[in-house]
Amino acid sequence: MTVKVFIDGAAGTTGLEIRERLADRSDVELLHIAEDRRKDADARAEMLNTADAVVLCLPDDAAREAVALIANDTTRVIDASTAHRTAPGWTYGFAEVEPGRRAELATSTRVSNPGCYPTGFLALVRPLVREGLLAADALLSVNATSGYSGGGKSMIAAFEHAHVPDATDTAFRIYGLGLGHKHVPEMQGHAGLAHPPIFLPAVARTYRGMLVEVPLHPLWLKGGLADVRDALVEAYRGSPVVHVETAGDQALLTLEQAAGTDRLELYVFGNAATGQLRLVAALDNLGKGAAGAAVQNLNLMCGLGETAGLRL
Ligand SMILES: NC(=O)C1=CN([C@@H]2O[C@H](COP(=O)(O)OP(=O)(O)OC[C@H]3O[C@@H](n4cnc5c(N)ncnc54)[C@H](OP(=O)(O)O)[C@@H]3O)[C@@H](O)[C@H]2O)C=CC1
Ligand SMILES: CC(=O)N[C@@H](CCC(=O)OP(=O)(O)O)C(=O)O
Repeated sequence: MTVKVFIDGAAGTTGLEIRERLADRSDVELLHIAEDRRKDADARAEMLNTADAVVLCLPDDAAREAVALIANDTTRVIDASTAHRTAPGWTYGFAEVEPGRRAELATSTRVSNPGCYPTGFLALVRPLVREGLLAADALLSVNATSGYSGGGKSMIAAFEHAHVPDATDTAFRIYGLGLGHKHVPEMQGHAGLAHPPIFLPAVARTYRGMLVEVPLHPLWLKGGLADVRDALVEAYRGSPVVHVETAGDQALLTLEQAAGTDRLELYVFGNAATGQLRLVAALDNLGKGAAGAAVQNLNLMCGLGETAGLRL
C-alpha cells in the first residue's frame, strides 16, 4: 500500500524536514505542487483533496484556511501549527503522553502536532500529574532554550544574514516577556494543571536543539526523586522515542545533544537534603518537536510502522 501525502508548506523549515524523512520511503508517495502555485488556494485545494494524508507546515491562519479547503471526510490531517492544539474535535498527536492515545491516533482524521516546547514539558509533567505524584494545582515554571530554527525561515535569516531588517548577532536572548506565549494553554491543558505554568523561553545561536526544564519544589510532590524517576520510566517503558536517561549530578546537558534526532531524552535531577527536583527534557525542535512527531503521527494514522523514517 502506498499512502499519498501532501505537505502544505513544504518549502518551509518544518516542511523540508518532513520531506527528508519521507523521501526514500516506498510506502509513501509525496504529492508536489509547482513552486509558482504553492500559495494558490485552488492548487492547494486540489492537492488537499487528492492526498490520503496532508501535513500542514504553515502559519496558523494558513493552516486554518487549509483545513477549510478540505471538502471530503477521508483526508487525514496533521497540523504542525498552533491552530488546533487545544481545539475540540482534534486529537493531540503525542502518542506516548497518554495511555490509549496511540489507538486514538490510528482512527483520527484530525491530529494536531504538539509544539516543540510543550513536547518537553508534557513528557516530564503529564505522567506525574496523572499518577498523583505532582499536585494538579502546583504552581510551575518552565525554563527552555531553543535553537534558532524554532522561529522558522524568518528567524533563521535573522541569525544567519546580516542584511535582513531584524538581523541579530546575539548569542542568547530571552523572550516571551509578556508571559502570554501561545504555547501556555497547550501546556496547561494537556498536563491537566489548574494553573498556567510561567513559561520562560530563550533562543540561542545554534541551529537546532532544545532543552526544556521544570524545577519542582517538594511542596508540590508526593514522593522524592526515585518515585518521580520510576513514574517516568514506567510511563515510557518500551518507547523507541522517549528515553529516561541516567546521569549523575556532575552531568552537563547541552542544547545540541539530541539535535539531528527524533529522540526525546528525559532526566531527573535533585537534591536529597532540600527535596528540590530539576526535570529536564532534551530534544530537537525540528525532530520530536516538529517533523519527527509529524512523521510518527502520519505512520500511526495510516497504519504504517510507527518509527518508519524516524532518526532514532
Ligand atoms: N520551526 C520549528 O521548530 C517548529 C515549527 N512549528 C510550526 O510549524 C509551522 C511551520 O513552521 P516553520 O516551518 O518553522 O515556518 P517557516 O516560516 O520556515 O515555513 C512556513 C512555510 O509556509 C509557507 N506559507 C506561508 N503562508 C502560506 C500559504 N498561505 N500557503 C502556502 N504556504 C504558505 C511559507 O512560504 P514562504 O517560503 O514563501 O515564506 C513557508 O515556506 C508553524 O505553524 C510553526 O509554528 C512547530 C514546531 C516546531
Ligand atoms: C525559538 C522560537 O521562536 N520558537 C517559537 C516556537 C516554535 C514552535 O514550536 O512552533 P509552534 O509554535 O508551532 O509550536 C516561538 O517561541 O514562537
